[in-house]
Amino acid sequence: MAMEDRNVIEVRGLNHWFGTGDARKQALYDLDLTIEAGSFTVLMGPSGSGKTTVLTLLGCLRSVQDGSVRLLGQELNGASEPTLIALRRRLGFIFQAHNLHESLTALQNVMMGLQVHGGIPHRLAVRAATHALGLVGLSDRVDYLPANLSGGQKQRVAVARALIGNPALVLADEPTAALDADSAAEVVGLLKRLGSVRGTTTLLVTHDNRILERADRILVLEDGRIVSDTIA
Ligand SMILES: Nc1ncnc2c1ncn2[C@@H]1O[C@H](COP(=O)(O)OP(=O)(O)OP(=O)(O)O)[C@@H](O)[C@H]1O
Repeated sequence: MAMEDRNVIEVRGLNHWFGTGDARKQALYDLDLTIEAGSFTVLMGPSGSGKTTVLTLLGCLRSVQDGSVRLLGQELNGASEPTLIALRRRLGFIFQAHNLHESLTALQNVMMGLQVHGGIPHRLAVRAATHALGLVGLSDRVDYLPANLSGGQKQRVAVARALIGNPALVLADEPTAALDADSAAEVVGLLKRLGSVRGTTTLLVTHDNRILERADRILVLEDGRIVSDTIA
């Protein structure tokens, strides 16, 4: 396999700052990180250690200021907006707050995950969304509005929305924080299955012990530095 196929993420000498002038503060220091395709990696660390900053940089949601970030074989530092948009389409995002549209059904919410791809015929989008909801065990809830779903079910709809475009990389920020033990286990099980079946890579920020024990690798950030990197 070519290097870019095996390593979904290659970070070298990544620094990041917030603010300007006297308020300028360094959030990441000289980060190096390689993540292989199909792996399930957990990123941990105290509040303010830089976890969200890493996730948003890798997700092409903020610009790389200094250092190199190669994502799916493409350099993000200095990348053009069209390149970043094309890369974002290959990512799936899952956040703690599920961010579902309250006026749309589960099916319609999942179909929103295909919108960025554009031009997909409605009939195919419905079929793909129905399939994705089946994957997260919600085949019998496709026509429900979020208000009529439990917290765990809503988060599973968000997972289906993130997965519908068959992303190469899933970036998740505390996806199980609002879930009961069974739903959390289901979400983790699903992401791990996708890793082995489709080669989907997952990088997940969490403090949830239920997830840690199932991770392939655990990275710990402290004050903007990786202080521990454990492979299970
Ligand atoms: N938009 C911003 N403007 C200024 N400083 C910021 C901004 N975002 C983050 N920071 C600072 O950068 C550092 C890292 O923040 P980050 O949100 O990445 O940490 P985190 O590990 O995700 O924390 P938490 O677990 O609380 O979400 C912190 O010192 C934070 O105050």
